[in-house]
Amino acid sequence: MTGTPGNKILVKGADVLGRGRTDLLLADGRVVETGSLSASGAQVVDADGLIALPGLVDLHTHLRQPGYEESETVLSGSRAAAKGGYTAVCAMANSTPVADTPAIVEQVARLGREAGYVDVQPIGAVTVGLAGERLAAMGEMHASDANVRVFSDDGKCVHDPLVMRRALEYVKGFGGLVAQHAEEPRLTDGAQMNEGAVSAELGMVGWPEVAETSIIARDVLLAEYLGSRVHFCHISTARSVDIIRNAKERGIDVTAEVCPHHLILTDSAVGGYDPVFKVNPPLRVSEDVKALREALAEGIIDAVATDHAPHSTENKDCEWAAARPGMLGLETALSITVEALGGVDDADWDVVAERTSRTPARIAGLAGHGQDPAEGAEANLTLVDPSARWTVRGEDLASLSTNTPYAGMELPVVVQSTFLRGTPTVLDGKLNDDMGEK
Ligand SMILES: NC(=O)N[C@@H](CC(=O)O)C(=O)O
Ligand SMILES: [Zn+2]
Ligand SMILES: [Zn+2]
Repeated sequence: MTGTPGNKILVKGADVLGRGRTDLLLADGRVVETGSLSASGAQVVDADGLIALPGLVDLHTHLRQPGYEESETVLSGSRAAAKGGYTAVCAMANSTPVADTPAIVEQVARLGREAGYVDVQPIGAVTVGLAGERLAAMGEMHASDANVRVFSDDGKCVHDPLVMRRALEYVKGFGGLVAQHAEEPRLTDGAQMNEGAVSAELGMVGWPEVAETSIIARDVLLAEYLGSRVHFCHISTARSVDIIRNAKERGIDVTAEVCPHHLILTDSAVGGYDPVFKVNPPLRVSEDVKALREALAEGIIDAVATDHAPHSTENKDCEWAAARPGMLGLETALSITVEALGGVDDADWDVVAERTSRTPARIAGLAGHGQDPAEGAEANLTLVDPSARWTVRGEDLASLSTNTPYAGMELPVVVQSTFLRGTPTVLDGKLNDDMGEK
């Protein structure tokens, strides 16, 4: 495969963010020239009809290593990310052992470099073992080679307000960020799905929206009181949007992400009892979907994050109550985002780039990512075909797991090629098998 350092690539005739066609010369990890260029020794990649976007950045990926390598590994998850158009992912801390020490975050970062498909930025745990009691060694993880800047107990909520206060105060000292999984555990005991008409009909224990909003409201107030910043993972309700809108109007330093599945699916999908639709927070109702879409378009929601949550067949192909929550997301996120923002005809590529790349890169502090393909920028970009459509099949995905909720769905936008610092990780829809540290 091509694209080894030193190789030059000429991307021919890409439409950069829908603003117009240009050639892009990639060399030494950067976009070195744009305009109407001749090949002169460079490998030519035909981008006729393709949109060039800054490489996608995921704030919320479960790579499952260490501990759950039958579901995903840093390598398999990195390959799935590249196929989805990503050049960087933030790896959540709920591995086994938990990423709550420098040794684990450095291991994840190293596995990411060895895989070589995307930049893997580890997220550190807020509390030891995600137990919610004692603060983890956040300062040490920050000072380590993994340079952790985002901390999260994701999978669990930092529910004790004093622990949350201490965490927000502590990371402020070095510009860190706490990403909260907003779920008041006392309100979700035994919960299986969204609390509402469908859960009543199915006789399932519900996860009321107030379990999410009560924590968001509390943490907004804590952030305001402490002058800290806070980020909310996977917000899922219209009321959450209201609170975040209000917080932003008041100048409080909050950011929020939404997952693709909450932009397109509702709790009516649960009726068939297929655990592929089981996720935390749960699929909500159409009014929530509508509010989340509008808030994403408007920018009240800052970013799309996948919450890519691979699970083995053993943990997913079972009865609803026994199944683990979570669904795949990396390879379908861009398509669903475009669909949620109005489909390819109406989607504004600038908004797509802002929510899937520039803003998440800024939130995670990933310099080099989230830059539009322009002269001087690091060559982290993806080429997508806006007029092609594809049908999702679990077994076609690069992920080790197959728990996609979109199986059989036809989606818009096909990722053609992805470049990480000028090297194609995906070319013409095929993964480059020659990546990684040798
Ligand atoms: N979203 C999920 O349903 N599951 C996530 C944990 C989480 O994001 O809360 C997982 O790790 O599987
Ligand atoms: Zn979560
Ligand atoms: Zn998660």
